[in-house]
Amino acid sequence: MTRYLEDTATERLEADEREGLYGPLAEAVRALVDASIRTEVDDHVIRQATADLERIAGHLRAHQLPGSYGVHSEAPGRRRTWGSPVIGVRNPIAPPLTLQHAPDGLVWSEFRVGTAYEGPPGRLHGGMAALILDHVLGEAVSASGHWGLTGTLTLRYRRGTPLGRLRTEARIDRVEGRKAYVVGSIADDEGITVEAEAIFILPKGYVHPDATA
Ligand SMILES: CCCCCCCCCCCCCC(=O)SCCNC(=O)CCNC(=O)[C@H](O)C(C)(C)COP(=O)(O)OP(=O)(O)OC[C@H]1O[C@@H](n2cnc3c(N)ncnc32)[C@H](O)[C@@H]1OP(=O)(O)O
Repeated sequence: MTRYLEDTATERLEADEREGLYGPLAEAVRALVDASIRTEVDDHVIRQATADLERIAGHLRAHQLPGSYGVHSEAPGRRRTWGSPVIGVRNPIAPPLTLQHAPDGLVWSEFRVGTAYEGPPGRLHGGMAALILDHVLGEAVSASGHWGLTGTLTLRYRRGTPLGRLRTEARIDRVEGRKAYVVGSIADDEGITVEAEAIFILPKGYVHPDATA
């Protein structure tokens, strides 16, 4: 399956340059989120930082997209999900995950989560685990040549997931008509902490987005 429309070498270079520009911006904002949660500096430093950040946001807003990022063409003919809250190069909310695709269809990623995603003390928020797994399971559907929206996502939290270095993986189980059944997990160094299964459904009347590629 063609996951992205074909790129020319020039388009790839342009996209890489854009990634090199926006990636560090998102990373700087990620560091800021962590600093904002954990700082214990004096009040006047906080007030000064607030004013500085409002000024910086004003600079960035001087020219911006009219709506959400969506699945956007960063370079001609190349689809990107840079606004994604899970993998988005331009989204500081994303950990971000870099997804790997094995030849057998397994989608996996090793990633880090910090204080921004804390639920129980020192542990990953359960909703964040659901967000990550929804995306990674969806990617496994996409990698198999199918497509669909999450119809049902079921999680089993086997034990607390520590903040820090984690691994997630997903693979398609089977496809029945418009329904794709997928399974996946999040694990720490000791093994699986969260198990997931999901049904992704191609909505009635929709065709696969790559059908015209
Ligand atoms: C552009 C893409 C770029 C690449 C992307 C990379 C990957 C990105 C990954 C991102 C990941 C992020 C992902 C996201 O964030 S996706 C966002 C979260 N999900 C949604 O918003 C979905 C909202 N729901 C709907 O749109 C519709 O209800 C759907 C499309 C789900 C079904 O509406 P439709 O009208 O089409 O259904 P139907 O009535 O004809 O029924 C058809 C069959 O399905 C069965 N059924 C129905 N509902 C459910 C259900 N909820 N669970 C289980 N089964 C269900 C039903 O019994 C029947 O079965 P059968 O009788 O045939 O056996």
